[in-house]
Amino acid sequence: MRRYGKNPDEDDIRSRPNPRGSRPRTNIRPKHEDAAEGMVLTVDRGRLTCLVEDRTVVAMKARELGRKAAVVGDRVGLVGDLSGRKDTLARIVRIEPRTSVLRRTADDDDPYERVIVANADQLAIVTALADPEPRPRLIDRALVAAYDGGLEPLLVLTKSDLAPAEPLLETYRPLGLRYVVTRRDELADGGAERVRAHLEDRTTAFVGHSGVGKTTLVNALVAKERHRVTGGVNAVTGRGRHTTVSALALPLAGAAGWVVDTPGIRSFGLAHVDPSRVILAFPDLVDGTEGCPRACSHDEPDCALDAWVADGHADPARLYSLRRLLEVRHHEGD
Ligand SMILES: Nc1nc2c(ncn2[C@@H]2O[C@H](COP(=O)(O)OP(=O)(O)OP(=O)(O)O)[C@@H](O)[C@H]2O)c(=O)[nH]1
Ligand SMILES: [Zn+2]
Repeated sequence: MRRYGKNPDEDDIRSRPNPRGSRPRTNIRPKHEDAAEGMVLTVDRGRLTCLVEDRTVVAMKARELGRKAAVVGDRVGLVGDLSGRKDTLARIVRIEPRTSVLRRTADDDDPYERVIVANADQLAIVTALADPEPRPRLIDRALVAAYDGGLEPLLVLTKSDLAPAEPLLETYRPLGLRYVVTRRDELADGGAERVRAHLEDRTTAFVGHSGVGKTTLVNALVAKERHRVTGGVNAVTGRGRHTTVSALALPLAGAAGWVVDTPGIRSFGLAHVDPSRVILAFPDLVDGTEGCPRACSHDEPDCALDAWVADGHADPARLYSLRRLLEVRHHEGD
């Protein structure tokens, strides 16, 4: 696994597998026991917009946090001016341990591996059934990122007025994914409700290639004043999409839950992915890896999974799907 490319600014659940373990606790925590709890809604050039109770508070990271970055979805502790009034600035003094991380590997445009969203329960992978054509490799990459980061995937297939969902669903059947099929002209007429049913009481990060109808969908799920125009203006900062690289957390309308809109992620770099984490999403195959060589990629000749499946312990289609997912790690830029 590649670690050297890691942004020193980032921290994550994997770099401290045992939070109460050998790492000495800092003495920061007691000092800020009275810090208010908040959630990061969006980040723009070092300014973090946080929800504190029902107020929107702009904050900066306190220097004492060092290089650790807070990202959208982070639960944080804040001190200072929490009034939320214009031109006030609070300080983030604590970042709570994350339950999940949606991350992206460094690419040509950005040399750092980044956490895009923290603490999301779910990754909604938005794919148009046509216009633009579905790109299964991109879906596979998003699935790997979800499994690696501890998010449950949800396949959202849009533009069903243009093409049937069945062929694509067939490809993903062995993975047993939850999915929902939508079309723009039905969103106001029960379609949004069907999507909402999958989002209730959860935090869902939405990813999708440009043009798939993600904005159309997100707008149908959040309150009108939060709407983004197609083509993209950040509802909190009011700036266009090209000036912000941050995700944006929006409250789900009509139910509890958060929709986290992510900026056009063109591809998921997956160089950071650890196969042993991906396989956790395949509980039926996990036992079969006992006979694997150390640090098995599960995609090599000595992998014990072939014999395990040949012996009838699991469905060959499941192993095939796992291998297809592991394989996309080697096709960067798809
Ligand atoms: N036929 C059809 N068109 C749709 C549907 N949903 C959205 N569209 C259209 O597809 C185009 C792209 O939709 P957007 O919602 O802007 O897509 P996006 O994924 O946010 O794309 P970017 O804004 O480029 O990131 C728009 O012209 C929409 O009106 C649908 O269900 N069916
Ligand atoms: Zn193996």
